Amino acid sequence: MEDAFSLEGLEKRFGDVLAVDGVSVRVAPGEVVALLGPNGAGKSTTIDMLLGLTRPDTGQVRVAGLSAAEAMDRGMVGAMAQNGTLLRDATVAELVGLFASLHRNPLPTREVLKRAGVTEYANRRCGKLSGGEQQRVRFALALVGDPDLLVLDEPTAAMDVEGRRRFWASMREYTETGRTVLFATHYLAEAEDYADRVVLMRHGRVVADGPVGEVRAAVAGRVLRAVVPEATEAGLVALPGVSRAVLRAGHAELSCADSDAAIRGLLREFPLAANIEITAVGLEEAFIALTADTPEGQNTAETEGVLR
Ligand SMILES: Nc1ncnc2c1ncn2[C@@H]1O[C@H](COP(=O)(O)OP(=O)(O)OP(=O)(O)O)[C@@H](O)[C@H]1O
Repeated sequence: MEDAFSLEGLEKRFGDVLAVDGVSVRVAPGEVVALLGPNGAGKSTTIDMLLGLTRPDTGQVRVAGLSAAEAMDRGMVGAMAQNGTLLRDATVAELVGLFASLHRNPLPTREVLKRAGVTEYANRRCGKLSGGEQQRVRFALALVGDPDLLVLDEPTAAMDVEGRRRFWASMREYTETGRTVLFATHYLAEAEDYADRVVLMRHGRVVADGPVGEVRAAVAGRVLRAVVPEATEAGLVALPGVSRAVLRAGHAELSCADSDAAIRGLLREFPLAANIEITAVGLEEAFIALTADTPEGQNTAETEGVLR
């Protein structure tokens, strides 16, 4: 099957800053991919290259086998920028209609308003909308051409909790029809809840790429907590399956790649260990571990499939 889009060896430099440093990602039709990373990781620059707004110094972008510019030209890509300006004096319906007139095969305005969930303020002027409402209008504009690929840079940045919930409900309807979505976000919960796959960037590179659960699992597996009298951190970190140990006042917290081996080793070496508790690492912890500026962020890179 042809990729919905592919990025191959993308590099982009701004003066001294290597904003994107060899990004390669292939996405199949129907995938919903979250692009995660701390500020300055290179997410927006990558998205701009995918949309043909920025030209890569090296590397190639293909969208359904076409160049980014061709795909945009044919209305195959819907984009939602974080801060695109809306015409303040136009109503929402007028603005959608205006965008439709620029497309070869637009959806009917009424349908766009419905899909984006903005029908209720169709007759309000854009300048009178809240930040979150304006963001949903930008989403409507991205849907006008009924695109196969939607590219969203922090779509819910200005939305409150209810706005976000409604936005994602509209998105779900859209993705259920097999469309491909790439969205950048700082909200890890959004990646966990709505993406099939996460691509995690740091310093312009992809540091992890895979299903949400696998990325989470690859980082540290599980955390084991216990009260361990007479232990030392060195003694704990030497246990099988343990990658990191923190000990405070007899309370140990062990990051485990293999929690089964860790618990057996713990009880063997420290038979007085008590109150043992094992929890799965959340995506948030995985994110922090992978994007931290410490060697820890890279230490499992060779051993795990989703990490790079
Ligand atoms: N036009 C530009 N001129 C100079 N430097 C730029 C330009 N655009 C981006 N950069 C730099 O490139 C790096 C990557 O920026 P980018 O905006 O792609 O990151 P990001 O992951 O989207 O960050 P954020 O989460 O803060 O939006 C940053 O160091 C940024 O300062």
